[in-house]
Amino acid sequence: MESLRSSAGGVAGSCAGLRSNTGASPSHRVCTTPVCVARSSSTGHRHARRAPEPPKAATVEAKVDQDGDASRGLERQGSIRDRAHKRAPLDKGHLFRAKYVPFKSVLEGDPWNSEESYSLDEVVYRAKDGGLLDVVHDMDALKQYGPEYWRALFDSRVGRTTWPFGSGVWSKKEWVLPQIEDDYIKSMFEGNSNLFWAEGFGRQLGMSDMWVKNCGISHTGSFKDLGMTALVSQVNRLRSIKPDAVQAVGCASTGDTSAALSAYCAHAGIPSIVFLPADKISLAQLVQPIANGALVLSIDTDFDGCMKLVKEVTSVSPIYLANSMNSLRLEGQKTAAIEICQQFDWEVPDWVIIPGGNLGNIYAFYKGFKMCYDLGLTDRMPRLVCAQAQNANPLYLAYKKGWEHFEPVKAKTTFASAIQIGDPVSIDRAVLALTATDGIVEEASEEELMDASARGDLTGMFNCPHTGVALAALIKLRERGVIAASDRTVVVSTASGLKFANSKVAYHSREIEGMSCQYANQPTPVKNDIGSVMDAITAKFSAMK
Ligand SMILES: Cc1ncc(COP(=O)(O)O)c(C=O)c1O
Ligand SMILES: N[C@@H](CCOP(=O)(O)O)C(=O)O
Repeated sequence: MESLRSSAGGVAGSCAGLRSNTGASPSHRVCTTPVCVARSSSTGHRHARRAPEPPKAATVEAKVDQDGDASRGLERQGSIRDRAHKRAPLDKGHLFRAKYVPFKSVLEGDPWNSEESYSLDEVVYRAKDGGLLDVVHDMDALKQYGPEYWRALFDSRVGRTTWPFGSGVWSKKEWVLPQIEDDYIKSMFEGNSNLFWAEGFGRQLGMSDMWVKNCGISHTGSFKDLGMTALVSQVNRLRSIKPDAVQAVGCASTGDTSAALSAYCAHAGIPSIVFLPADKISLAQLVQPIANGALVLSIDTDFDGCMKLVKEVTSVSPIYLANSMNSLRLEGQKTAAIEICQQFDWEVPDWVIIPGGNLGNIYAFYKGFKMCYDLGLTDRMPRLVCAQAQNANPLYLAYKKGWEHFEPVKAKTTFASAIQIGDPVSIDRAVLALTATDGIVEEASEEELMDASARGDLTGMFNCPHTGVALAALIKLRERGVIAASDRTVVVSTASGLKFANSKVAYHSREIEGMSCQYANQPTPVKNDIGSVMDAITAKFSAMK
């Protein structure tokens, strides 16, 4: 707790009464940065001296309202950012803290007290021994506030436009990048993505509780926006406090990271450079960074080759690395898992199936679920499934060997082009996520993933081939009886099907060699007369004769 007190600074001072006089359990305390939601309803004064009852969602919501614009006569005075600035003056000190530590120390336990650590204001991607880094939070500080508090606070922020909490990522700011001032945040109100009951698809598999988390319904059409708002916001801060440290931001990409990076950089006015494997990403993905004004490098190699190049370039120049090797990204991405718990009223699903490529996201989901569990918002962890395309399956091969040995592969062409990755950067993170959750890795052939995707569409989705990989994994695990009929299962849909229209066209045109395309649905050419139109309709729906 010492760390909490010493770091609390101005906020602790301003809320001293609340802290020292409560005698209540930590869950009774309701003050946090940057918006202090503690306010006496009887006196109207902020920072009430008596601890209130543990906040219920509605109570906290009302108090946030009181702290909001309406009660302060700030309507229409400036932007929502201006109003947030008036509401929550900057540099009050921070209750909550995060820093980089070697990922190795996460494996060893007690990472917060790791001997090696770095401020998030440093430009650093690797530990001294060359291993991955991880962002860790001062969990003792967060534990000062009980689960009721966090649930109520997060629930109170959903569906609002209050800066920056209207974003699904920044609504969890205290758990993401707690120290960043709101003024540096570059957000397009990402997250809060829909989680829907996939009734029809589930029914086909005899399941009554099957769900799809639609992370692709997002600003640039993939889950990458969640990580990119965190990373670009921190870069925005770095460029302000260390003007020469970052001149541009770069990433290697199979199409979605580049789209998110270029959009968020354009939004922030920061130059971006994307390293793309030539002819290996969809046209819809390619046009995104072009439209956002990025320097688009179309390189005669595959994703793994691009990744190697961007690592070299970012190690010798003031170009900041935006791939998920940079653990900042995962802090944003983990909020999708927190959202799933929140959307189920803080109940944890039995299974969560996630398509995996560079393997940052499976670890991000693990982190989100783990934080909810460690802070008492949920009572267990889900079992995670990582789904890989058979043509790019290094994780699957390692899993099959009992995690004895990991060998990168040369990834072959797959319709799930965004996960055509043979040497995933986050392999160690993925192994932790899976072993700690009694997880499973499953693979899908090209035919399995395209058929599963088409089946999903036939129940109302318009999903991408990577979601097809996850749906195919679910089908296989159901067939083998690993996932039971009554298990609550979430398939994470990682991108919009609209980005991958080319693969759908190929499937429905039955143009794919060696694939029967059993769910193909082709357009019917019809002459411009009522008789031909009726013939076509009755041919399809004979009952209408
Ligand atoms: C659409 C899509 N799905 C899944 C993934 C896999 O995520 P990760 O690389 O974090 O494993 C990616 C990117 O790799 C992606 O773009
Ligand atoms: N699918 C990704 C591949 C790179 O992953 P990252 O999460 O490490 O950036 C992409 O769209 O580029």
